Amino acid sequence: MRAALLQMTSSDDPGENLITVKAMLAEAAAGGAEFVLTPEVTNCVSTSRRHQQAVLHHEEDDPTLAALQIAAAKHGVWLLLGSLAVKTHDSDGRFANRQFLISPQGEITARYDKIHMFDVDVTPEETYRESDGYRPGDRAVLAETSFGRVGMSICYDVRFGHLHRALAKAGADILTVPAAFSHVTGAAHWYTLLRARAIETGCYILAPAQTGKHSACVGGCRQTYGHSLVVAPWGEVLSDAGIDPGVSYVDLDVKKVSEARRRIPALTHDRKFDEPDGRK
Ligand SMILES: O=C(O)CNC(=O)[C@H](CS)NC(=O)CCC(=O)C(=O)O
Repeated sequence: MRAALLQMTSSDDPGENLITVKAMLAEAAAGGAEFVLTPEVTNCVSTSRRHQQAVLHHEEDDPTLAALQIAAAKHGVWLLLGSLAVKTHDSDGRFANRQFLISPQGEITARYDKIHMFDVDVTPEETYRESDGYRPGDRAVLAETSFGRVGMSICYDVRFGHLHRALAKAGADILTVPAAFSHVTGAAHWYTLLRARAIETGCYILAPAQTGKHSACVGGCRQTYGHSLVVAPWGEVLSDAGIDPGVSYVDLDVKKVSEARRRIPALTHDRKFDEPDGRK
């Protein structure tokens, strides 16, 4: 099974980003991909909630989602939208950071709202309060495809290994970790976290990423780490897209999942234990 990861530098203009994804998707399909994946917030990287209010939509009338359902069907590929920022019907006006799986018939077969919010001071100058703008999800999602089961996560979720363990124990063969990783934390942690999640779970990891300097950011330009990564179930890095936008390909063999788990059956070795003293 050939997968293609689309590495992007999304702007804060969903219309412009849609044109980019459609072109990359056509290229990936022509390159033989059956499964195409896009990064976190494919449709809009913005630091302004006011701007997001003006340009984002609810899922049911999001023009990016509708156009990409048609495009997936036209090319006959499975399409994982790493995430789209979409409006919710919550009274506090927060958005959802939502991942979609679209079938080769153009139907949405799964959706996942990012659970863990990046409320972090990376440096005194670089701070994030994702939960100000986004409503976190509270449900892990495993999706069926013709090539295996896909466990969904997004970006900062990668630091919460128990989520990926739960997905693997529920039957995931492939874990998705689309990202808009910060440049600083990416350089320090990106490879190690993704390889650890692969090794712990015996899953393939597919991590399409945002890269470079994103335009039109209020309060400083956002810079993301890039290096869209594919890791095999045994932990080898199969593909690293570097820092330029573009399409990278990898051929997956889902048999490698059971092979890795046969060699190290740690997923079946969980034991119950008492919490450490002092933490009831
Ligand atoms: O705000 C948006 O536009 C979309 N969301 C993101 O880009 C999110 C929250 S700011 N980024 C991350 O989770 C980076 C995690 C990270 O860098 C780490 O775990 O080190």
